[in-house]
Amino acid sequence: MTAGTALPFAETLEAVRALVPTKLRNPRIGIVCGSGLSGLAESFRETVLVPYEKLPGFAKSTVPGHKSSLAFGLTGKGEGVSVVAMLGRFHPYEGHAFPTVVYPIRIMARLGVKNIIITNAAGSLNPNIPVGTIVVIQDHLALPNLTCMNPLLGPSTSPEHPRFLPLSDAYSPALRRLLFLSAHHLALDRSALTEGTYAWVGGPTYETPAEGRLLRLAGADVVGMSTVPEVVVAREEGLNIMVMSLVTNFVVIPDRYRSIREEVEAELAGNPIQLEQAQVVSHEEVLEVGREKAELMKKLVESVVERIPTVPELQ
Ligand SMILES: O=P(O)(O)O[C@H]1O[C@H](CO)[C@@H](O)[C@H]1O
Ligand code: HPA
Repeated sequence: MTAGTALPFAETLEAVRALVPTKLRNPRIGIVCGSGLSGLAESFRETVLVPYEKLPGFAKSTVPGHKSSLAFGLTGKGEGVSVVAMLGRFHPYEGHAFPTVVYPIRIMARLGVKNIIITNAAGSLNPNIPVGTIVVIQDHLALPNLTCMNPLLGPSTSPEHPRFLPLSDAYSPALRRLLFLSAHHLALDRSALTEGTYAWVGGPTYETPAEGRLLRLAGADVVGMSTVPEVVVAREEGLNIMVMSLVTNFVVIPDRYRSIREEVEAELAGNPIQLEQAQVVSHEEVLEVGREKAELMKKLVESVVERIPTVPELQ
Protein backbone atom coordinates (compact mmCIF):
# COMPACT_ATOMS: atom_id res chain seq x y z
CA MET A 1 0.00 0.00 0.00
CA THR A 2 1.31 3.47 -0.79
CA ALA A 3 0.22 6.95 0.36
CA GLY A 4 -3.15 7.75 -1.13
CA THR A 5 -4.18 4.10 -1.74
CA ALA A 6 -7.58 3.31 -0.23
CA LEU A 7 -6.95 1.25 2.90
CA PRO A 8 -8.94 -2.02 3.21
CA PHE A 9 -10.18 -1.40 6.76
CA ALA A 10 -13.59 -3.03 6.22
CA GLU A 11 -12.06 -6.23 4.80
CA THR A 12 -9.48 -6.53 7.59
CA LEU A 13 -12.07 -5.99 10.31
CA GLU A 14 -14.34 -8.55 8.65
CA ALA A 15 -11.46 -11.08 8.67
CA VAL A 16 -10.94 -10.45 12.40
CA ARG A 17 -14.68 -10.92 13.03
CA ALA A 18 -14.58 -14.23 11.18
CA LEU A 19 -11.52 -15.58 13.01
CA VAL A 20 -11.71 -14.21 16.57
CA PRO A 21 -14.46 -14.97 19.12
CA THR A 22 -16.64 -12.03 20.21
CA LYS A 23 -15.15 -11.99 23.71
CA LEU A 24 -11.66 -11.28 22.37
CA ARG A 25 -12.21 -9.16 19.31
CA ASN A 26 -12.55 -5.69 20.85
CA PRO A 27 -9.47 -5.33 23.06
CA ARG A 28 -8.86 -2.00 24.82
CA ILE A 29 -5.10 -2.60 25.05
CA GLY A 30 -2.60 -3.26 22.28
CA ILE A 31 1.00 -4.43 22.50
CA VAL A 32 3.68 -4.29 19.80
CA CYS A 33 6.43 -6.85 20.32
CA GLY A 34 9.91 -5.72 19.28
CA SER A 35 12.81 -7.80 17.98
CA GLY A 36 13.07 -10.99 20.04
CA LEU A 37 10.17 -9.93 22.29
CA SER A 38 7.27 -11.99 20.89
CA GLY A 39 7.25 -13.88 24.21
CA LEU A 40 5.30 -10.93 25.69
CA ALA A 41 2.14 -12.71 24.55
CA GLU A 42 3.11 -16.15 25.88
CA SER A 43 1.13 -15.84 29.09
CA PHE A 44 -2.12 -14.74 27.41
CA ARG A 45 -5.05 -17.08 28.12
CA GLU A 46 -7.57 -18.33 25.53
CA THR A 47 -5.12 -17.06 22.87
CA VAL A 48 -6.24 -16.89 19.26
CA LEU A 49 -3.44 -16.38 16.75
CA VAL A 50 -4.32 -14.76 13.44
CA PRO A 51 -1.50 -14.97 10.86
CA TYR A 52 -0.92 -11.69 9.03
CA GLU A 53 -1.45 -13.48 5.72
CA LYS A 54 -5.13 -13.88 6.65
CA LEU A 55 -5.53 -10.13 7.20
CA PRO A 56 -6.01 -7.97 4.09
CA GLY A 57 -3.62 -5.01 4.14
CA PHE A 58 -1.07 -6.75 6.37
CA ALA A 59 2.37 -7.64 5.02
CA LYS A 60 4.73 -10.34 6.30
CA SER A 61 7.53 -9.47 8.68
CA THR A 62 10.86 -10.56 7.21
CA VAL A 63 13.10 -9.83 10.21
CA PRO A 64 14.43 -12.70 12.40
CA GLY A 65 12.84 -12.44 15.86
CA HIS A 66 9.55 -11.14 14.42
CA LYS A 67 6.70 -13.61 13.94
CA SER A 68 3.86 -12.60 11.65
CA SER A 69 0.66 -12.95 13.66
CA LEU A 70 -1.76 -11.00 15.78
CA ALA A 71 -2.34 -12.66 19.17
CA PHE A 72 -5.72 -11.98 20.78
CA GLY A 73 -6.16 -13.12 24.41
CA LEU A 74 -6.75 -12.37 28.04
CA THR A 75 -4.18 -11.40 30.61
CA GLY A 76 -4.21 -10.63 34.33
CA LYS A 77 -6.11 -12.08 37.26
CA GLY A 78 -9.82 -13.00 37.48
CA GLU A 79 -11.77 -12.56 34.27
CA GLY A 80 -8.71 -10.94 32.76
CA VAL A 81 -8.20 -7.99 30.46
CA SER A 82 -8.65 -8.42 26.72
CA VAL A 83 -5.49 -7.60 24.74
CA VAL A 84 -4.11 -7.86 21.22
CA ALA A 85 -0.41 -8.17 20.47
CA MET A 86 1.46 -7.75 17.22
CA LEU A 87 3.96 -10.61 17.10
CA GLY A 88 6.19 -8.91 14.59
CA ARG A 89 6.19 -5.45 13.12
CA PHE A 90 7.01 -3.95 9.73
CA HIS A 91 10.02 -1.68 9.21
CA PRO A 92 10.50 0.72 6.29
CA TYR A 93 13.92 -0.87 5.61
CA GLU A 94 12.17 -4.15 4.69
CA GLY A 95 10.77 -2.27 1.71
CA HIS A 96 7.33 -1.64 3.21
CA ALA A 97 5.76 1.74 2.43
CA PHE A 98 4.64 3.80 5.45
CA PRO A 99 0.91 3.03 5.06
CA THR A 100 1.79 -0.68 5.37
CA VAL A 101 4.21 -0.15 8.29
CA VAL A 102 1.51 1.55 10.37
CA TYR A 103 -1.58 -0.32 9.11
CA PRO A 104 -1.73 -2.71 12.13
CA ILE A 105 -1.84 0.30 14.47
CA ARG A 106 -4.80 1.73 12.54
CA ILE A 107 -6.52 -1.65 12.76
CA MET A 108 -5.91 -1.90 16.51
CA ALA A 109 -7.51 1.54 16.92
CA ARG A 110 -10.52 0.41 14.87
CA LEU A 111 -10.89 -2.73 17.00
CA GLY A 112 -11.26 -0.52 20.09
CA VAL A 113 -7.69 -0.25 21.43
CA LYS A 114 -7.25 2.89 23.55
CA ASN A 115 -3.87 2.21 25.13
CA ILE A 116 -0.83 0.86 23.32
CA ILE A 117 2.42 -0.49 24.72
CA ILE A 118 5.11 -0.49 22.06
CA THR A 119 8.36 -2.38 22.69
CA ASN A 120 11.61 -2.45 20.76
CA ALA A 121 15.24 -3.46 20.91
CA ALA A 122 17.57 -0.47 20.80
CA GLY A 123 21.23 0.52 20.96
CA SER A 124 22.41 2.72 23.84
CA LEU A 125 24.04 6.07 23.06
CA ASN A 126 24.30 6.98 26.73
CA PRO A 127 27.22 5.65 28.80
CA ASN A 128 24.95 5.70 31.86
CA ILE A 129 22.48 3.29 30.23
CA PRO A 130 24.03 -0.19 30.05
CA VAL A 131 22.95 -3.21 28.00
CA GLY A 132 19.95 -4.93 29.58
CA THR A 133 18.36 -1.70 30.85
CA ILE A 134 14.73 -1.01 29.98
CA VAL A 135 14.23 2.60 28.90
CA VAL A 136 10.74 4.09 29.04
CA ILE A 137 10.62 6.65 26.28
CA GLN A 138 9.72 10.22 27.16
CA ASP A 139 10.42 11.85 23.80
CA HIS A 140 11.80 11.03 20.36
CA LEU A 141 14.14 12.44 17.78
CA ALA A 142 13.13 11.45 14.25
CA LEU A 143 15.49 12.69 11.57
CA PRO A 144 13.29 11.07 8.87
CA ASN A 145 10.27 13.07 10.10
CA LEU A 146 12.30 16.24 9.71
CA THR A 147 13.40 15.36 6.19
CA CYS A 148 10.11 14.65 4.41
CA MET A 149 9.86 10.96 5.35
CA ASN A 150 7.04 11.31 7.84
CA PRO A 151 4.55 8.41 8.03
CA LEU A 152 1.69 10.93 7.70
CA LEU A 153 2.85 12.30 4.33
CA GLY A 154 0.05 12.22 1.79
CA PRO A 155 -3.70 12.55 2.06
CA SER A 156 -5.21 12.18 5.55
CA THR A 157 -6.68 8.77 6.34
CA SER A 158 -9.71 10.35 7.98
CA PRO A 159 -11.25 13.86 7.87
CA GLU A 160 -11.35 13.69 11.67
CA HIS A 161 -7.56 13.59 11.94
CA PRO A 162 -5.74 16.90 12.35
CA ARG A 163 -3.52 17.74 9.38
CA PHE A 164 -0.85 19.15 11.69
CA LEU A 165 -0.48 16.73 14.56
CA PRO A 166 1.19 17.95 17.76
CA LEU A 167 3.65 15.46 19.25
CA SER A 168 4.82 17.34 22.33
CA ASP A 169 2.59 15.09 24.45
CA ALA A 170 3.01 11.81 22.58
CA TYR A 171 4.10 9.63 25.51
CA SER A 172 1.38 9.17 28.13
CA PRO A 173 2.47 10.25 31.63
CA ALA A 174 -0.31 8.09 33.11
CA LEU A 175 0.99 4.92 31.44
CA ARG A 176 4.58 5.75 32.37
CA ARG A 177 3.48 6.18 35.99
CA LEU A 178 1.96 2.70 35.88
CA LEU A 179 5.27 1.30 34.66
CA PHE A 180 7.25 2.77 37.54
CA LEU A 181 4.58 1.64 40.03
CA SER A 182 4.78 -1.84 38.51
CA ALA A 183 8.58 -1.84 38.81
CA HIS A 184 8.19 -0.91 42.47
CA HIS A 185 5.66 -3.67 43.13
CA LEU A 186 7.89 -6.20 41.35
CA ALA A 187 10.79 -5.05 43.58
CA LEU A 188 12.88 -4.25 40.53
CA ASP A 189 16.31 -2.78 41.10
CA ARG A 190 16.17 0.99 40.44
CA SER A 191 18.86 0.68 37.77
CA ALA A 192 16.87 -1.84 35.69
CA LEU A 193 14.45 0.80 34.40
CA THR A 194 15.14 4.36 33.36
CA GLU A 195 13.74 7.18 31.19
CA GLY A 196 15.14 8.52 27.94
CA THR A 197 14.80 9.80 24.38
CA TYR A 198 14.61 7.43 21.37
CA ALA A 199 16.21 8.33 18.05
CA TRP A 200 14.57 6.77 15.01
CA VAL A 201 16.84 5.96 12.08
CA GLY A 202 15.97 4.23 8.82
CA GLY A 203 18.47 1.34 9.00
CA PRO A 204 19.12 -1.39 8.05
CA THR A 205 22.75 -0.39 8.61
CA TYR A 206 23.75 0.14 12.22
CA GLU A 207 25.17 3.59 13.00
CA THR A 208 28.73 4.59 12.22
CA PRO A 209 30.62 6.09 15.17
CA ALA A 210 30.11 9.58 13.70
CA GLU A 211 26.37 9.00 13.33
CA GLY A 212 26.17 7.71 16.90
CA ARG A 213 27.99 10.82 18.10
CA LEU A 214 25.58 13.07 16.18
CA LEU A 215 22.53 11.42 17.77
CA ARG A 216 24.08 11.57 21.23
CA LEU A 217 24.96 15.24 20.80
CA ALA A 218 21.41 15.87 19.69
CA GLY A 219 20.12 14.48 22.98
CA ALA A 220 19.11 10.90 22.20
CA ASP A 221 19.72 8.10 24.73
CA VAL A 222 18.82 5.09 22.59
CA VAL A 223 18.50 4.44 18.86
CA GLY A 224 16.46 2.02 16.77
CA MET A 225 14.89 1.49 13.36
CA SER A 226 11.21 1.26 14.34
CA THR A 227 8.55 2.56 16.73
CA VAL A 228 8.32 6.24 15.76
CA PRO A 229 6.05 5.65 12.73
CA GLU A 230 3.82 3.57 15.03
CA VAL A 231 3.84 6.30 17.70
CA VAL A 232 2.96 9.01 15.19
CA VAL A 233 0.01 7.06 13.84
CA ALA A 234 -1.15 5.85 17.27
CA ARG A 235 -1.18 9.51 18.32
CA GLU A 236 -3.11 10.47 15.21
CA GLU A 237 -5.65 7.76 16.09
CA GLY A 238 -5.94 9.24 19.61
CA LEU A 239 -4.34 6.37 21.57
CA ASN A 240 -2.46 6.63 24.87
CA ILE A 241 1.07 5.45 24.18
CA MET A 242 3.90 3.95 26.18
CA VAL A 243 7.18 2.81 24.63
CA MET A 244 9.65 0.48 26.30
CA SER A 245 13.08 0.09 24.69
CA LEU A 246 15.25 -2.82 25.76
CA VAL A 247 18.91 -1.86 25.40
CA THR A 248 20.55 -4.74 23.54
CA ASN A 249 23.93 -3.19 22.65
CA PHE A 250 26.06 -0.11 22.89
CA VAL A 251 26.44 2.09 19.86
CA VAL A 252 30.18 2.38 19.34
CA ILE A 253 31.25 5.98 19.91
CA PRO A 254 35.02 5.83 20.52
CA ASP A 255 36.74 8.76 22.26
CA ARG A 256 39.51 8.30 19.78
CA TYR A 257 39.65 6.48 16.43
CA ARG A 258 42.16 3.72 15.79
CA SER A 259 44.93 5.52 13.85
CA ILE A 260 46.34 3.50 10.98
CA ARG A 261 48.93 6.22 10.48
CA GLU A 262 50.23 5.71 14.04
CA GLU A 263 50.35 1.95 13.52
CA VAL A 264 52.29 2.30 10.25
CA GLU A 265 54.69 4.86 11.68
CA ALA A 266 55.35 2.68 14.74
CA GLU A 267 55.93 -0.34 12.51
CA LEU A 268 58.40 1.63 10.33
CA ALA A 269 60.19 2.79 13.48
CA GLY A 270 60.59 -0.84 14.52
CA ASN A 271 58.11 -0.70 17.46
CA PRO A 272 54.96 -2.26 16.03
CA ILE A 273 51.75 -1.52 17.94
CA GLN A 274 48.16 -2.43 17.30
CA LEU A 275 45.55 0.02 18.45
CA GLU A 276 42.16 -1.17 19.63
CA GLN A 277 39.78 -2.41 16.93
CA ALA A 278 36.25 -1.01 16.86
CA GLN A 279 33.51 -3.30 18.24
CA VAL A 280 30.72 -4.34 15.88
CA VAL A 281 27.08 -5.00 16.70
CA SER A 282 24.98 -7.85 15.29
CA HIS A 283 21.27 -8.72 15.20
CA GLU A 284 22.14 -12.07 16.91
CA GLU A 285 23.41 -10.09 19.91
CA VAL A 286 20.22 -8.01 19.83
CA LEU A 287 18.07 -11.17 19.90
CA GLU A 288 20.18 -12.74 22.66
CA VAL A 289 19.59 -9.82 25.06
CA GLY A 290 15.89 -9.98 24.12
CA ARG A 291 15.85 -13.64 25.23
CA GLU A 292 17.63 -12.82 28.50
CA LYS A 293 15.22 -10.05 29.43
CA ALA A 294 12.04 -11.56 27.99
CA GLU A 295 10.67 -12.64 31.36
CA LEU A 296 11.23 -9.27 32.99
CA MET A 297 9.69 -7.37 30.06
CA LYS A 298 6.70 -9.74 30.19
CA LYS A 299 6.15 -9.24 33.94
CA LEU A 300 6.31 -5.47 33.60
CA VAL A 301 3.95 -5.36 30.62
CA GLU A 302 1.49 -7.69 32.37
CA SER A 303 1.55 -5.57 35.49
CA VAL A 304 0.92 -2.35 33.54
CA VAL A 305 -1.91 -3.98 31.57
CA GLU A 306 -3.57 -5.18 34.77
CA ARG A 307 -3.47 -1.66 36.24
CA ILE A 308 -4.81 0.20 33.18
CA PRO A 309 -8.50 -0.46 34.01
CA THR A 310 -8.00 1.25 37.39
CA VAL A 311 -6.98 4.62 35.90
CA PRO A 312 -9.98 6.77 34.80
CA GLU A 313 -8.03 8.86 32.28
CA LEU A 314 -6.93 5.71 30.43
CA GLN A 315 -10.49 4.45 29.78
O1 LIG B 1 12.92 -2.01 16.74
P1 LIG B 1 12.82 -3.47 16.68
O2 LIG B 1 11.81 -3.97 15.71
O3 LIG B 1 12.64 -4.08 18.06
O4 LIG B 1 14.22 -4.04 16.11
C1 LIG B 1 15.50 -3.46 16.26
O5 LIG B 1 16.40 -4.52 15.99
C2 LIG B 1 16.73 -4.53 14.58
C3 LIG B 1 18.23 -4.39 14.47
O6 LIG B 1 18.91 -5.34 15.20
C4 LIG B 1 16.05 -3.31 13.97
O7 LIG B 1 14.86 -3.68 13.33
C5 LIG B 1 15.81 -2.45 15.17
O8 LIG B 1 14.78 -1.49 14.97
N1 HPA C 1 21.04 0.80 16.22
C1 HPA C 1 19.85 0.82 15.57
N2 HPA C 1 18.90 -0.07 15.83
C2 HPA C 1 19.13 -0.99 16.77
C3 HPA C 1 20.32 -1.05 17.47
C4 HPA C 1 21.33 -0.11 17.17
O1 HPA C 1 22.43 -0.10 17.76
N3 HPA C 1 20.22 -2.09 18.34
C5 HPA C 1 18.99 -2.62 18.17
N4 HPA C 1 18.33 -1.96 17.21
